[in-house]
Amino acid sequence: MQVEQMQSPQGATIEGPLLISPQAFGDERGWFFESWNQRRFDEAVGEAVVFSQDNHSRSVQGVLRGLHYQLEPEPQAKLVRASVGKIFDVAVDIRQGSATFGQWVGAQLSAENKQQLWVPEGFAHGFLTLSAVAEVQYKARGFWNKSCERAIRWDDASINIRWPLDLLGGAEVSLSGKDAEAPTLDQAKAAGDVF
Ligand SMILES: Cc1cn([C@H]2C[C@H](O)[C@@H](COP(=O)(O)OP(=O)(O)O[C@H]3O[C@H](C)C(=O)[C@H](O)[C@H]3O)O2)c(=O)[nH]c1=O
Repeated sequence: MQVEQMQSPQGATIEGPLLISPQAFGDERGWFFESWNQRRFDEAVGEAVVFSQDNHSRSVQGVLRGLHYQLEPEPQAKLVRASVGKIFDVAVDIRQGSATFGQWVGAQLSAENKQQLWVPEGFAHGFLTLSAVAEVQYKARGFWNKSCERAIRWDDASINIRWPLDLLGGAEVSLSGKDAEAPTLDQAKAAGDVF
């Protein structure tokens, strides 16, 4: 299992998120890999992570889910992978004390590359569906709590996420009503809705 820290487009290493590349074992039957191993994962993250729920969503090409996060008392961390298709997965640092506040990291996660993104608490998370269909499976530390849920708009110019829209094959970006009306990071900060 390879574990890498990630850099923002500004060239800063963002403390927290990790890009994890599990080892897959292929043979004439197909392949096998451990998508999560408590001992190896906790060693990589440097703490004992107790997950609360497994989530699984299916999206068609162009669907963008995010940028989502939960505030105290039920913040969430997520370990994200695509089990079908391909997504561009993003984590945005929304910790006010962080030197990289408002900066982001992103990676293409796919059923083929089997890579995973660890998104700690204090980060907004979202993904763009690049393949015709993608299924995203992710473990969450912290239970879903609607009253703690917040969102930041995907195209906030102050964050300037370089979503690979050119890879959508002409498909339009498709958002939920909630995401279409999400506030900017500045508005969230003014409302005290950041970490
Ligand atoms: C997140 C969640 C949702 N739900 C219910 C609530 C709605 O009736 C339905 C769809 O919820 P929503 O539209 O918020 O789903 P997504 O837009 O995929 O939200 C997720 O998208 C981004 C990528 C995230 O990182 C979060 O896990 C989460 O916010 O599932 C549940 O029952 N449990 C849950 O944990």
